[in-house]
Amino acid sequence: VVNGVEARPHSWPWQISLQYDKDGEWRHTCGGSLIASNWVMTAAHCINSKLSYRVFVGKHDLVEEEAGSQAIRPEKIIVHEKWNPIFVAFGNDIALIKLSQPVSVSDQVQFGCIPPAGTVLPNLYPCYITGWGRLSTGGPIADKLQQALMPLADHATCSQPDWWGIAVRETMVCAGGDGIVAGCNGDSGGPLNCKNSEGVWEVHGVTSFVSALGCNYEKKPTVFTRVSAFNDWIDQVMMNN
Ligand SMILES: C[C@H](NC(=O)[C@H](CCCC[NH3+])NC(=O)C(F)(F)F)C(=O)Nc1ccc(C(F)(F)F)cc1
Repeated sequence: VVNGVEARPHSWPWQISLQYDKDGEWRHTCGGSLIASNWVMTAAHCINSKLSYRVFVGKHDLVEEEAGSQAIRPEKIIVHEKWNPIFVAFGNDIALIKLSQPVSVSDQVQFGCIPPAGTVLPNLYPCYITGWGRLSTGGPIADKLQQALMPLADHATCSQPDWWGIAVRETMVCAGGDGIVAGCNGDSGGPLNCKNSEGVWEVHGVTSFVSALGCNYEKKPTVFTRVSAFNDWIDQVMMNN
């Protein structure tokens, strides 16, 4: 997250770190959201079938050992069947990770809520991106979980020619675009958190892409998979696996 702040530890208890084994070292590669005791939602572009992964729950500082955190291996990973790795703008950038053992909830580990199907929030609605992604374009990833307030840019705004144009679809959500605050590499797969009218936080987006010209690039908001466009897919996958 570029120009965010350190989150209060464990204040986004559904945020997970997806890590892969590189020559015996575990490396953070993406974020994700715990949505059930044995299911994590992340981005399809985070998954490389050649790599072995672990899901780390209950974390705040990636470089410290933290009581209450737990690393779990995936049992299986289901990538959306319509995900096309060639072109992230085709959408369907969503995947579900079934954990090899159920996670017990605690102060530090909670499930994120999926919004009702079809929920589309209005322009400038205040949401928060969270993640351990780069702190600046090309910069280092964060040790401690970051958060940033990112007002939504509705489809009418986000699809303007000098914004994302036709690269953004109705199955996506845009947030930010002020050239200051943005998601960045390593935030992929993590949640866009929006508080609903009852005051309950919901995971409204899965961090998908930013401009190749730079993470915080004016009129190139961070683009998220709109979770409320995939309720049926999520239900089907969780029922059938
Ligand atoms: C460097 C930048 N990386 C990204 O945006 C990657 C997703 C990359 C998927 C493809 N391998 N996502 C992130 O960095 C994230 F943290 F913001 F989610 C990028 O490639 N952006 C990008 C690429 C293509 C297109 C488009 F499809 F529209 F041509 C738009 C943005």
